[in-house]
Amino acid sequence: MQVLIVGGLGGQIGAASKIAMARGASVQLAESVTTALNILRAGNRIDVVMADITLDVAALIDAISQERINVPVVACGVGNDVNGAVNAIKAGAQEFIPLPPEADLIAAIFEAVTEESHALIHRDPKMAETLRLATQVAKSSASILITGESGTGKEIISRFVHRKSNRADKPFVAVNCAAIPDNLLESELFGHEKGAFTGAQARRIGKFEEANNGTLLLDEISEMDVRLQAKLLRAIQEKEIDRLGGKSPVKIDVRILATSNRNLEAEVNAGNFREDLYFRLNVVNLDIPSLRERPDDIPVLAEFFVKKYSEANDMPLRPISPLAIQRLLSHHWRGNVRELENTLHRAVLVAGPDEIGPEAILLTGSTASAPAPSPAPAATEPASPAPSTTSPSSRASSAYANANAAYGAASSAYKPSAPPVPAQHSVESDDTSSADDNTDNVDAQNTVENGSGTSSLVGRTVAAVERDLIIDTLKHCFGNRTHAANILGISIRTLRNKLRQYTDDGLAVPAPGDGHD
Ligand SMILES: Nc1ncnc2c1ncn2[C@@H]1O[C@H](COP(=O)(O)OP(=O)(O)OP(=O)(O)O)[C@@H](O)[C@H]1O
Repeated sequence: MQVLIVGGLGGQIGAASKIAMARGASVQLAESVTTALNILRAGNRIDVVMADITLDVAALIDAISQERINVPVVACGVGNDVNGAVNAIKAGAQEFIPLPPEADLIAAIFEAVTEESHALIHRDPKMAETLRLATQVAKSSASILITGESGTGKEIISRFVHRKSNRADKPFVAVNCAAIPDNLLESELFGHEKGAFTGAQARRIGKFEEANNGTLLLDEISEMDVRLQAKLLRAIQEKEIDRLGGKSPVKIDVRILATSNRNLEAEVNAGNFREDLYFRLNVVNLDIPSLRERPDDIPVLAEFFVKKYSEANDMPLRPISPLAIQRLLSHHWRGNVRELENTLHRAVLVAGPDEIGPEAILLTGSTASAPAPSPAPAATEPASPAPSTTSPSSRASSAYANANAAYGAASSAYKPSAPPVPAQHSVESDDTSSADDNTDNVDAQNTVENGSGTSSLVGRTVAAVERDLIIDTLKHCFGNRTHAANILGISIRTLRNKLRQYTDDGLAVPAPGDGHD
């Protein structure tokens, strides 16, 4: 981990660096916001910035966000400076570290701010097969096109490929081509020299150079405009890039992964995507099955997300009831794992104290009909899809119903200190765990259908309803953008854009920390 310390930290730089280094981090120092920005712009890979609150932390965070530098900032200040702490958090710092620094606190905060959980949970044989293929092709330097519906886990799988590759200890850099306007994407990818265009105040290293010797993920590549596609093709073919305003090309060694949730072949046929680039990217295709096609993953993912959001919201870990699992298994997951994740996040927040019951599973859209109770044969879960007379969905539900018998028993005697025994599943491995497959206690009759309850909204515009939902969710999360975006099922960038628009329209948008006691 690379830590950038900005400012003097009230004479505690030595102590803070020592703690960071004891955690295996390497530390760089910048005495001012300007120096810090230059270090970040130069493409140095920094995982977390620790900024002294006596400096202009707001200006630092503002510049980082304006220039789309993806790094979390934690503010540091003397412990009793409550105003300083509040101001830093309002400015967008993710956490506040009181000085003098305390080793455990720094360790926990580092973990929390840098841990974008990349655990890849799976148990379904179909997913195991996809990961087997991913592992097999990871070692080569071939470009991989990762396809699949929105929210299936394309980004998480590209990180998996990187980790399994020979470049695992080198940078992994991701660029979302859809999130960056066309005119900025070019400099984002290839970098620019000072003065290359109005506003280019300093040289900025692009993502290609940042990813040198490592892996560059071009997320949602289908959204890249055709002119830039030509420049990308040249970079891949020639293994060199030209910075905007640069005088000579720069050699690069980057493995390209690209994702798309559109059919790229159709985009080629429609003239929207260059065929030669398509062939360059599509040396190997990993097609990620939708969540509907891998129902055995639903219970283990649900359990994983419940644990994740219980911890994140500082709430006790509660078991998921068999009926709640039934409800999850009978839903048509159009938004795939992302929708499941948001559903479980909501469930953690609204469930009662003892268990996560079906009433806490608030689903949107259409719910598929519940699996009929079926006297399925007792079997152990196969290592690969086995011929079965039951539907995949009922097979998974029956397997989990049994696992949940333990939950059922545990729920009555539930104590936060004794978390439920998790169902067996794999985390980033091809383990083929087994679970007993009895179906006797599946009660499909009890699956709750979702009433849409939208009649009170008739007469209002979609934009107005969306705005109120966003603002209310933000209030509920005390202004925390990341939580709110998660619950709403939209990216943090989309949320920020919408909030900016509401502010421009004169609406009061809750600031981070608003409403918190
Ligand atoms: N197998 C998995 N285990 C744990 N979390 C997962 C898994 N698959 C997806 N997720 C989570 O679901 C969310 C969506 O995953 P991801 O962003 O990788 O999907 P995507 O296919 O790239 O989405 P999009 O098409 O919208 O770009 C993320 O929060 C991710 O962490």
